[in-house]
Amino acid sequence: MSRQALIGIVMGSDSDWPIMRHCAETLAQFGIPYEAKVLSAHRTPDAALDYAAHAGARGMKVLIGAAGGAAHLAGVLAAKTELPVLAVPMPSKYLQGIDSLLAMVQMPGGIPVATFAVGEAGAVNAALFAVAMLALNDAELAAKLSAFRARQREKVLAKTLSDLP
Ligand SMILES: Nc1c(C(=O)O)ncn1[C@@H]1O[C@H](COP(=O)(O)O)[C@@H](O)[C@H]1O
Repeated sequence: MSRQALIGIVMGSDSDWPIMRHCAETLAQFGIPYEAKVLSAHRTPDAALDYAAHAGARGMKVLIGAAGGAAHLAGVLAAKTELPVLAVPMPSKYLQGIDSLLAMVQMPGGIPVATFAVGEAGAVNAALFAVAMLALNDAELAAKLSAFRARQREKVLAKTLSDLP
């Protein structure tokens, strides 16, 4: 039996998956159970609202909303849940994700979403941020996060100290 998902990754379209799979892979790397769904504030509004309304009761701890263009999804999820909602703006075809970023970051006061960078770095960082939140109450996970940061530091230092070709 698979473990209860703690994180819900919600995408406006399956076309967001090539980027959001990096979010999923990062969570998997830390052994965090997650579920990934396509739901849209525009195309499936009732299902998106229903998902957010019941996520807490289902045992979820954090929702990660990813969308591009008129990226209302994360804000709409946040409107229906008190769980922390992280937002990842997808690069868009005509405006390179500036539209997605602004739609997510400019939430009205009272309904926060924490918005990350556009694209793959944002997808990975949203996962790492969720890990950091869960690690507040999980010493084993906190140790994994420290080990991850140490490995990253070592990798960069190895490049810093060696001459580039
Ligand atoms: N921004 C939203 C929402 C929403 O905010 O609810 N639903 C879909 N979309 C976005 O539309 C883009 C194009 O979608 P398609 O590739 O399916 O046409 C995607 O980046 C998706 O997140």
